[in-house]
Amino acid sequence: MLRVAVPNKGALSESASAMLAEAGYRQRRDTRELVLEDPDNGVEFFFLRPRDIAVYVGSGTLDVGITGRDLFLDADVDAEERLTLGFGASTFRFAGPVGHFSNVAQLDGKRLATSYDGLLRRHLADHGVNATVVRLDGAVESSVRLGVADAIADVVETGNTLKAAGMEIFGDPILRSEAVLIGRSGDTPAGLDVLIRRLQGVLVARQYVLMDYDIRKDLVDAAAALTPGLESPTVSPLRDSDWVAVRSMVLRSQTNRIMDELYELGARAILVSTIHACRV
Ligand SMILES: Nc1ncnc2c1ncn2[C@@H]1O[C@H](COP(=O)(O)OP(=O)(O)OP(=O)(O)O)[C@@H](O)[C@H]1O
Ligand SMILES: O=P(O)(O)OC[C@H]1O[C@H](OP(=O)(O)OP(=O)(O)O)[C@H](O)[C@@H]1O
Ligand SMILES: [Mg+2]
Repeated sequence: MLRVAVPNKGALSESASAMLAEAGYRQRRDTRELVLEDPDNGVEFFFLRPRDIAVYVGSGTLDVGITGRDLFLDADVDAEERLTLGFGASTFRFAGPVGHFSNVAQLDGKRLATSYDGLLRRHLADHGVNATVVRLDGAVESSVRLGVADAIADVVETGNTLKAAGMEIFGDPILRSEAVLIGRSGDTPAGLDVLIRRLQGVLVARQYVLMDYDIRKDLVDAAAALTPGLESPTVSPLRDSDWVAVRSMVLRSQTNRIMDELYELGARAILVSTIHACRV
C-alpha cells in the first residue's frame, strides 16, 4: 500500500482532505482518527502535523505527503516536490515595528524571531546578513512587543495579524509557498503515479470548464484560436452543413471574456459546463 501523510489540523488540513476525497479516496469522518486505510485504492493515510510530514517522508518512513513548501524547505530533508496543489498559498516575509526597517541589510546584528529557523538561517546566510535567530513555536508577532526580538520572519496571508501587532512587512518576500505533494528524491513507489494523475485531474477539473458552441464553418479557425483547448478542440458536423459544433476546455477564469469574443465572432448557443472529473 502507498503510505500517504496528510495534515491532521491547521491551515492545510481541510483543503488537503477535500482534494483527496475529490480524487476518489476515502477520508476520515472523525478528526481524531490518526490512520485510515483505503484498501480499494491501495493507499494508507497517516494524519500528522504538517511540519512533521517532511521528516517522515524524508526518512522514507512514509512514501509521500502533503505539506506547505515553507515547512518542507524548513525541514531540509531528502525529498522533492512532486506536485503543487493550488491551495494554502502564503508568503514568508520579514516584518518589524512600523517605520523601523526598510531593507534586509538593516537586520545585521539584530535579533529575529521565527518558527521557520532553518529557512531563515539559510536566507540570511545567502544574503550575508549576520543576525541572531530566535526560534519560537508560534504567535511570533508578539515577540517584538515582548522584547525577545527586534524583527520577525513569518507567514503572511492577509496581513491582519501583523497589523494588529503594530508591524509592517519590509524587504522582498523570502518565499512564496503553497501546499505541495512531496516524495523521496528519485523514488517512485507503486501507486504514486495514480495518486499524482488523480490529483492532477482534480486540479484541472477545478481550473477548467467545458465550452460548447455552434459556429459557421468558415469561422471555425478564428474560433478555435480563441478556444485552442488542451490538445485541439473537437469539431462536429451539424445538420445544417454550413455550421459546426465546437467543444473545448477553457480556463474557468477566462470564461466570460472568451464567451464575449466568441459571440462577437458569430458563435451562438455558447454553453459552459463544469468538469466533474478528468484525466489529462
Ligand atoms: N493564514 C495562514 N496562516 C498560517 N499558515 C498558513 C496560512 N495560509 C497558508 N498557510 C500555510 O499553512 C502551513 C502551516 O500550517 P499550520 O498552521 O497547520 O502549521 P503551524 O502554524 O505549524 O501549526 P499551528 O498554527 O496549528 O500550531 C504553512 O505551509 C503555511 O504557509
Ligand atoms: O496574514 P494573516 O492572514 O493574518 O495570517 C498569518 C498568521 O497566521 C499564522 O498564524 P497561526 O494562526 O497559524 O498561529 P501561529 O502563529 O501560532 O502558528 C501565521 O503564523 C501568522 O501569524
Ligand atoms: Mg500556524
